[in-house]
Amino acid sequence: MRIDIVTIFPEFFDVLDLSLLGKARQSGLIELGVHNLRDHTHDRHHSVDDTPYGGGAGMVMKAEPWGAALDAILGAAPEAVATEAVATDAAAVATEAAATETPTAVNAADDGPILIFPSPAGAQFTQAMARELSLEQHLIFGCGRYEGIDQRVVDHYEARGRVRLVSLGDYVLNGGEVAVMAMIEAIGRLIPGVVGNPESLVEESHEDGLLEYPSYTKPSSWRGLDVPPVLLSGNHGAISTWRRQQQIERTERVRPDLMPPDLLPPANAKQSPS
Ligand SMILES: Nc1ccccc1-c1cnco1
Repeated sequence: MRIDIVTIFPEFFDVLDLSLLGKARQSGLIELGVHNLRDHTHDRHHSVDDTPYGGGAGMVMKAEPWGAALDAILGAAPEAVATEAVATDAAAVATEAAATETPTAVNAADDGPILIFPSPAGAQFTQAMARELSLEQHLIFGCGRYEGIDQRVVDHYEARGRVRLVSLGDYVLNGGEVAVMAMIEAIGRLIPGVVGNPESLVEESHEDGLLEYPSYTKPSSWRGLDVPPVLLSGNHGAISTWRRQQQIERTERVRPDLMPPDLLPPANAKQSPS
């Protein structure tokens, strides 16, 4: 898998040289390209943002640097390069681009890259989405900052191929970099060969739709707290049953929204006396 990241903080991703993902890169399982959005600006200040049309607080990331950066990764649509190289006024760019733009065939089929923008307005990132994305050949992550990226960037590339807005959760970050880091870890570890023992990928929270069971290791007693005896019994059937029950009880208690309908207690079930 190839992963490209566009960001104004490229050094943020130096950490991807470490640990499992570092090894995956050394072994060629994952190819990584990190691109500084400012390298695709042409003014003295390397500006990447400007004030929002319609007013309001904060700044919006400009479309031109994003178009130049993403075209450099995707393979430019010739007219897009010509338009941006000569026009200096945004209105002229918009008029000429609208007149001359023809969708490129870069991602016509579903086997082209997927362009992913972390966004609080995106679809919830889940283990199922991580699994789906781990099967792709090429992911491109665009890290927005400030009040977001000019909407025309999403619209322009949606006309060319697969674009996803993805949210890590209902909270506010200052930018997409932290979200991209989390997504790359969740996706990368599912790529065959990245995690040494694939068995360890199976019994994890969310893999089977339930939260994982509690885990214990030596010593068998610690500060007066003992390991559940069933785990010391050597009875693998009983252990498996206990673990499954722990998953169901933990999911029901902490994340009832994840409970599969067939595991929910019947609606009229009386609560057992505590
Ligand atoms: N708040 C944000 C700001 C910028 C880019 C992503 C996010 C985000 C992603 N998931 C939740 O928030």
